[in-house]
Amino acid sequence: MTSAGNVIRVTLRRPEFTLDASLALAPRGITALFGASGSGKTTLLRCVAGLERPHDALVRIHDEVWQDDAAQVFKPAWQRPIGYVFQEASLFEHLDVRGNLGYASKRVPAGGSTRVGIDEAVELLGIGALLNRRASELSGGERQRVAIARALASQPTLLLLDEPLAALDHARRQEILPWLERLRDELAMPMLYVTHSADEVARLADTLVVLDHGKVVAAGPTATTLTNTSVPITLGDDAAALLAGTVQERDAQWHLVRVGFDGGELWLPDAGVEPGRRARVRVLARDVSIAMHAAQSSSIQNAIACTVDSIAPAAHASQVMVRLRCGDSTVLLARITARAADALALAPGMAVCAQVKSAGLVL
Ligand SMILES: Nc1ncnc2c1ncn2[C@@H]1O[C@H](COP(=O)(O)OP(=O)(O)OP(=O)(O)O)[C@@H](O)[C@H]1O
Repeated sequence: MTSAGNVIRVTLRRPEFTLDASLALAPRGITALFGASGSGKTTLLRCVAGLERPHDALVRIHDEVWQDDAAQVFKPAWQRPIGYVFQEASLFEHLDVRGNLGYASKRVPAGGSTRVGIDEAVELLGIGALLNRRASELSGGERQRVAIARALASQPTLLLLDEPLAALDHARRQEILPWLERLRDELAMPMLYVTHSADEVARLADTLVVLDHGKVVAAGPTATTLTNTSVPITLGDDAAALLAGTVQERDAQWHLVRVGFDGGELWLPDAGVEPGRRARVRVLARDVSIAMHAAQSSSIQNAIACTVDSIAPAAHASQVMVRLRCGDSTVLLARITARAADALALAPGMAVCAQVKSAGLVL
């Protein structure tokens, strides 16, 4: 056996697809699995759940070995303490919410840990007022909250979420995101979260794992992985940096808040977040331009002193992705034309000014 912790190492071969992925999960928090359609995200989740039989695997969660081919160990799906949440909540329509939760708690394996009781699951997902409603009387967002609570009521040691918001419209997604944030912050349990949405990654993920053709091409803290310009998926239209900061002050007259972070500060639209709160700020690469000096009179009021770290090709040949370093730990991306980079003679190490046209709080 290797060192302690949550380890997932899976090799599965299909005629035209091979999944060969290895990741370590922190004891808590959300690890997002991101990648193009067909890159193997769902297959990886199904292998972890024991619903697929990989050719070679080591799956160890919460120091319990679920599969270890070297030692000929394979636990079937029903013996794995997993909560699985799908795109569409498959609730028992003839039962009320309480009945659905009760059914899940009966599935707890004998001797299983009592990590999250039904009451706690109800509280964590805010579904106390829905307990007597039939599943057929719930909105899409409510159904997903019940599905997540039901997954927790089976007292898993790992929560698998396969595009849990993909079937919901924008408003329902916004309604459910704060509950997922709450789970991330309060549950002492790892969560593997498959998504196609860069928004969800920015808002929810502590760790980002990028899959491409069945292989892990990047993995690490979300902010670091998002600004890794050698990973093609991060270079598309949604390419963005994620800044960790703290709300410093609110400007009531102009409806703005000032967020400070290592290396600078930004004024952003006020989203009702109180000063002192930690905040994630997402800055799209297409909203950042580069000047040699801070402009004296410009409509762009957010200007940050940076150093050019690297210049990489972007998705289109006319553009480049410039990685900028501000402070010790903050990285910004700027997507500019290759011609502008040439005209400014940009090169690693140069001191420049990043002008941020717009940015948004994601927390
Ligand atoms: N049951 C199956 N039998 C054979 N091949 C499959 C099966 N399920 C998926 N595949 C293939 O395995 C590869 C990985 O599929 P998978 O569903 O894991 O990708 P994904 O990243 O989850 O995609 P999506 O984002 O579209 O859900 C694809 O080439 C797919 O066609």
